[in-house]
Amino acid sequence: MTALSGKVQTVLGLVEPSQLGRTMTHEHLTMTFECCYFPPAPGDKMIAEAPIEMKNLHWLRQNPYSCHENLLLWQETDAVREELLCYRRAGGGTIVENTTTGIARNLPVLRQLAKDTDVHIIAGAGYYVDVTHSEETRKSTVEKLTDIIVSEVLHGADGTDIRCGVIGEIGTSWPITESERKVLRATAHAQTQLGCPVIIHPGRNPAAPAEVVRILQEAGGDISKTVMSHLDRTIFDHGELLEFAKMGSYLEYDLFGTEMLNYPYNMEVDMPSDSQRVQTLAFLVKEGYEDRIVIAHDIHTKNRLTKYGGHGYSHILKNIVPKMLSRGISQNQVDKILIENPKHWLTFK
Ligand SMILES: CCC(=O)NCCS(=O)(=O)O
Repeated sequence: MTALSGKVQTVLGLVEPSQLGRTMTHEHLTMTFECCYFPPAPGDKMIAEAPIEMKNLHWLRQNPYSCHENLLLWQETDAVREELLCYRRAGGGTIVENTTTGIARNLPVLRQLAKDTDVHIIAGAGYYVDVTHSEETRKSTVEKLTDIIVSEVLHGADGTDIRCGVIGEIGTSWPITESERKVLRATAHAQTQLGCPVIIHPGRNPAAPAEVVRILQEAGGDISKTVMSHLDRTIFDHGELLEFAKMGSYLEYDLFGTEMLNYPYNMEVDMPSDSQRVQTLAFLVKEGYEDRIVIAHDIHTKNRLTKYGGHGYSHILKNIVPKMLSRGISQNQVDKILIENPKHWLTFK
């Protein structure tokens, strides 16, 4: 038991879990994704370097990581504020902001957005993938990393008094690097001390989620309080998905709104459509996992914002929920996925 037990920690302080309402468990409001820039095909250099405008939007949707400007979500705080107000009007209550060290977490901006919009915002502690680790992070011991993560939750992060309410997204690559393994062990140790929620970004391989869970388990982590993100681009085979689900983490489908033909980080992946994501949710519900599913959009580039012709933070509430209902997922099950499961995950033990 700690002073946080039974509460949820937002950037504006502790709240009762019942206050959260509908929750997107994996979004970004301000960050940079420059670490994952993917050079355009030689013939696309001109369009990649041109200012973002209407006639480029289709190309951008298909090649979001090949346009440097598109990766700078931190430049769009005014647009994000407007979108959060829309999200609130659409019935949204809470957003878990998954930006961690390495991709320009900005806690003062998150606090201001929460004040301006009345949306509960929960910030993430810890570290993104290896390519963003500093030399200092690489050299740190597990104990030192644990202390830093614990302090980000108990006292505040990045020199502020703004406290994180989850650990993650903790970034991992495939194969998982030594530095990432250390961060995972530190995550598990911090979670043991704090009884807090954890969220993981797995590498882009079907074996990655289970390998992360094994590392967390060996270090004493609480898998029942851990979300495995990005399953929509990671595990495709239903048998493998059920095997992974048995390990006990929350199962997150968080790329709603992303439809692209060629996924540049792993060309073997056929990125599913939103309809296929809903089919997978219906399958998991049928298999008895309605208490373990959470969903989101993982907005991390400009083209996903409505300002750039994207779907925005309200797409799930406005478009995906009706689709879920029309595909046999009941209102009660939708409420579990959007309200009850996030609430249980986010409440400190
Ligand atoms: C920081 C945002 C993020 O990691 N999003 C996941 C992108 S992908 O790995 O699913 O392509």
